[in-house]
Parts: sequence; C-alpha cells; structure tokens
Amino acid sequence: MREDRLLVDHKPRFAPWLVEPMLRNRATYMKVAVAAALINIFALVSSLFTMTVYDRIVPNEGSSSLIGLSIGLIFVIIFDFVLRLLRVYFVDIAGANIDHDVGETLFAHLLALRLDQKRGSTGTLTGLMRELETLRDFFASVTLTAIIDVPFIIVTLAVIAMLGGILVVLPLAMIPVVIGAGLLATPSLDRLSSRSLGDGLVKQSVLVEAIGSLETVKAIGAGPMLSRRWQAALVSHSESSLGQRLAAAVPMTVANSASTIAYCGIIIVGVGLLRSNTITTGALLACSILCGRALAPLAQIATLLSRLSATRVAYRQISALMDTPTEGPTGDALHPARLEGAIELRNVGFRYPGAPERALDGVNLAIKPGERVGFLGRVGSGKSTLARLMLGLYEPEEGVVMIDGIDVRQYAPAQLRALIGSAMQDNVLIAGSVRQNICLDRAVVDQDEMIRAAEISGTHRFMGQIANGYDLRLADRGDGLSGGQRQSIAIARALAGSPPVLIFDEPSSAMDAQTESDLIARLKPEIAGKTMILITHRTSLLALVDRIVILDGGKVVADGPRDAVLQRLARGKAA
Ligand SMILES: Nc1ncnc2c1ncn2[C@@H]1O[C@H](COP(=O)(O)OP(=O)(O)OP(=O)(O)O)[C@@H](O)[C@H]1O
Repeated sequence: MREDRLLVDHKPRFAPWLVEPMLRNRATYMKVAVAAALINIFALVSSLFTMTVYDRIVPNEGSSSLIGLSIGLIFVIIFDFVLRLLRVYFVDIAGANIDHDVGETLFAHLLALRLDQKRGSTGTLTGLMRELETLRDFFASVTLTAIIDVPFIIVTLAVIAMLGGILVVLPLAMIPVVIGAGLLATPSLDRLSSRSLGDGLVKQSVLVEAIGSLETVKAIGAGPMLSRRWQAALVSHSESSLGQRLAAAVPMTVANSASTIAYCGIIIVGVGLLRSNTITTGALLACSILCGRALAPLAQIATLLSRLSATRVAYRQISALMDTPTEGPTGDALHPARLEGAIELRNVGFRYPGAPERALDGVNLAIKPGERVGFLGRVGSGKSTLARLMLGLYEPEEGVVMIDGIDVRQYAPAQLRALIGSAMQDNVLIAGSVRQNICLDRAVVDQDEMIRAAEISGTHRFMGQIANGYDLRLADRGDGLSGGQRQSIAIARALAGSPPVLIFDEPSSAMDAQTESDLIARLKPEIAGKTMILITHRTSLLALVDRIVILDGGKVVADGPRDAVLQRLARGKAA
C-alpha cells in the first residue's frame, strides 16, 4: 500500500479562515464574558433589593436602612450601565477585527482563484462577498452574549427555588417549550435562509449586469428583457425573505408568550402561597422579577437561532468559495528575478470548462528568447487562449507550457506575470488615475519610467498635454476614454518596467491607421531583444515580428519566417 494512502484527509469541522481570526480575538471575547457575567449577578442583586425592602424595611419603617440600600443600588446601576456599554464596545471590536481578517483572506483568495474553477457570474460572486456582512453582523451582535447568559439561567432558577420553592416549576416548564419551538423552526429557517440567499444572488447578478453595461443595455434595447429578469428576481427574493422573517418570528413570539405565562403563573400561584404564609410578599415580588430574568436569555437565544441560520448559510457559501482551488503550485513556488524569455508548448491541449470542443489541440511551439512571433488565425481559432495559457491564467488539459524550460505551473503566478508585459484583448482599465493604471503601485515603475512607456504607447500625446493628465481619474473600467485611448494606456502599462516578455492581443484594433503606424515605429526599438507574442488580424502590425504562426481550429497550421508565411498566404488567396 502506498504511504500517502495511509494519510487520512483531515478536514477541520470549522474552517481556519474563520476559526483563526476568532481565536485571535479570544481575549476580547473573554472581556465580553466577564462583563456579561457581572451584568447577570447585578440582575440578581436588584431583585434581592426588592425583597429586602418589602420584607424587612417596609414592616419596620427603617428609613436609614432604605437609604443605605438605595445608595448601594445606585452603585450597582452605574456599574451595570458601564458594563453594558463595555459589552457592546468589546463585541463590536471583536466583530470588526473578525470582519477585517476574514475579508482580507477572502479577497486574497478571490484574486488567486483558478479561472477554470470560477463558478457563477460577477454578480453572484459580489453577492457572495456581501455575505461577509451577515457573518460580521453575527459576530458583532450583542445577541451573541446570550450564550454567556445561558448558564446564569440555572443560577437564577436556583435563587427562585430558594426564595419561592415550588414557584420555580413555572419558568422551568417554559424552558423546553421555548427550546422546542426554536428547534422546530430551525430546519425551515435553514431552508428559507438558503433560498433567500440564492434569490438575493440572482438579484445581484441582474443588477451588476445592468449597471456594468448600462450604455450597451440602452443602445441595444435590452432594458425590457433585463426589467423582466429583475421583476422575477424581486418577487422571488421578497417571497423567500418574508418566509424567512415569519419563520424567525415564531420562536421569538413563543419565547415572549412563555415568559408572560410564567410571570402570570408565579403571581397566581404565589398569591396562594402568600395566603398560606409559605412565602413573603418580598419573595413573591423577587421571584416575579427573577422569572423574567431567567427567561430573557431564552428569548435572545430564539433570536440568535434565526441569525444562526442565516450565518450558517453564509458560512457554507463562503466556505465553498474558500475551498475552490487557487492557482500556483501546491509546494514552494518559483520566484524568478528575471526571465530569459524562452517559451515552449509541448503537445498542448486545452478545453474551457463545460465547452464541448477543445480550444487548443496538440499545439507544439518553441519560441527562442528575443524572438517576436505573430499569431494569425480566424475568429475563435485559439489565439487568445494560447496567450492565456502562457500567462498561466489557465492550465493545459494535456501537455505542458514552459517558460525558460520550466513548467508555468511551478512559478508563483503573480511573479511570473510581473515579468510579462501583457495587453489583452478587452484592455479593461481599473478605476483610479491614469498614473495608477500605468504604474499599478509597482516599485519598478517610477515617474520617468511611466512617462517613457506612455510616450512609446502614445498615451503621452493625449494625457501629457492636459494639466494633471496623468492624475485624471478614470471611471469604472476606463469609461470616459475612447477605445483607442484605453488601448494606448493598456500598452503603456504592459511596457512599463521593461519586462523581457511581451504579450499583445489585438493591441491596436481600435486605433486609426496613422496612430497605429506611429505606434509601430516607436515600438520597434523598444521590443529589440525581447520575446514578443503578437496576436493580430492586422497585417500592418506584422512589421514588428520575424515569425508567423497560423492557428486554425486550435491547431497550428503554419509556422515559419514572416515573409515566407505571408507569401504562402498570398499565393493561397490568389489560387
Ligand atoms: N472563457 C471562455 N469560456 C469558454 N469558451 C471560451 C472562452 N474563451 C474562449 N472560448 C472559446 O475558445 C475558442 C477559442 O477562443 P479564443 O478567444 O482563443 O479565439 P481567438 O482566436 O483569440 O479569437 P478572436 O480572433 O475572435 O479573438 C472559441 O471557440 C471560444 O468560443
């Protein structure tokens, strides 16, 4: 038997992404527990005060004792007030810390997600991230301290038994009723919370789609279709939310009614005991006050149970996201300081998740350091896919992609991509200034380097002439700039820092002929000695390359020196 078979795959019951931040805050939660314990003790004190006043002070008209007791009680009330504030403060601090730590881990995980493992639309993923708030609300809620109050139910009941004897049966009998109602409601609450979350995610995804592409939605008249989707999502979400709230109200209402029944029962039975002189008036009053105190945590537990369902559903969803594999090797990743720029694909086959056909099939290519290769091919022939595999954004299903003779999967993804300047087809810009979009907070890109890259790409022409041009804030995804301007900034971003490998996917598709030919002239000296992958439909750009590869249906159908391949293409067309 192989050794690794002997190892049991131990999966912790509670995920470390949540447990570790909670443990880090245990000192704060301890303070909350101490405050809650003292609040419970003070609650006992105030009921004993009532009993003492009725039984000892009222019959004896002892004014000095009453003044003494009142002063003592004032101190208790002040302490109780301060402790209650502190309890809220500490719970809030712990909740905020947990929210911060979990949020950070989750965002880092989201950025490292393997693209082939990404499930759901952008809206669904953003909705899922919002579930963090449900977790935070739970850990930052004072209701959570009801758990600490639970052991004090026994203490309070013991005091009721001491003062009122048989009267303790009444609150005691209500405990299973409240717990039973809570337990009965839990399965439906779980189901409804889960449905409500799912409906909320659908709503979010319609919203993100509509807002993200508002211009297109209006231009193509997709508004009515999206409105119908939005209506359906609204109806479904409000139905499930209503059900969730109703199911949560049942145990809470049962807890309130149980408390009233126990209180009235204590008064009715207590009057009988009073007549038979079994208890004193003070004891009866103290018992009625304590009955409310004993059952209050149960009402809070009922509230907690409803929150717990929503929290459990959010936890499961976030856990599923956290369990999604991230990119990069499982062992120690390679962090190369520089790259030579050799790229090799050996028998590479690739299929997008769920796609019926392979996007790449049996691709073999060897690109030497400093070689500049143009990729041509029809729409959907696999050119962009090839670039994505070189960047390690996707892993091949078959074969291997190597950079400098090392499988791309062995590199730390962020480090590899820092050494490859890429301008992909959709050249999305990030909200922020033009400077931020070019520099991306990289230490290697200072102001001079930014301007150098911007001059080559042509960005300096339109940004350098506006006052504060580089600090011009771009809206979401670079809206507000023309397609060609966005492409120019994306090229500057790729060139900044002078990476040894460049991958350009249709870099000039939105540029006019003059802008493009100026760009080609400025790029020529810049790309000397660098490995370049240039995907294009424009023959003018081929002036930058010395070799051409043609793809068709995910396969290499031609590969050779630029002029020879172009001649063959021209002959083929002429024939
Ligand atoms: N994210 C994706 N998920 C599923 N299939 C995809 C995805 N991206 C591309 N494809 C499919 O993979 C195939 C190759 O696409 P690719 O984008 O590599 O083509 P291309 O040669 O770059 O095309 P174009 O010239 O239009 O940019 C196509 O059939 C396409 O439908």
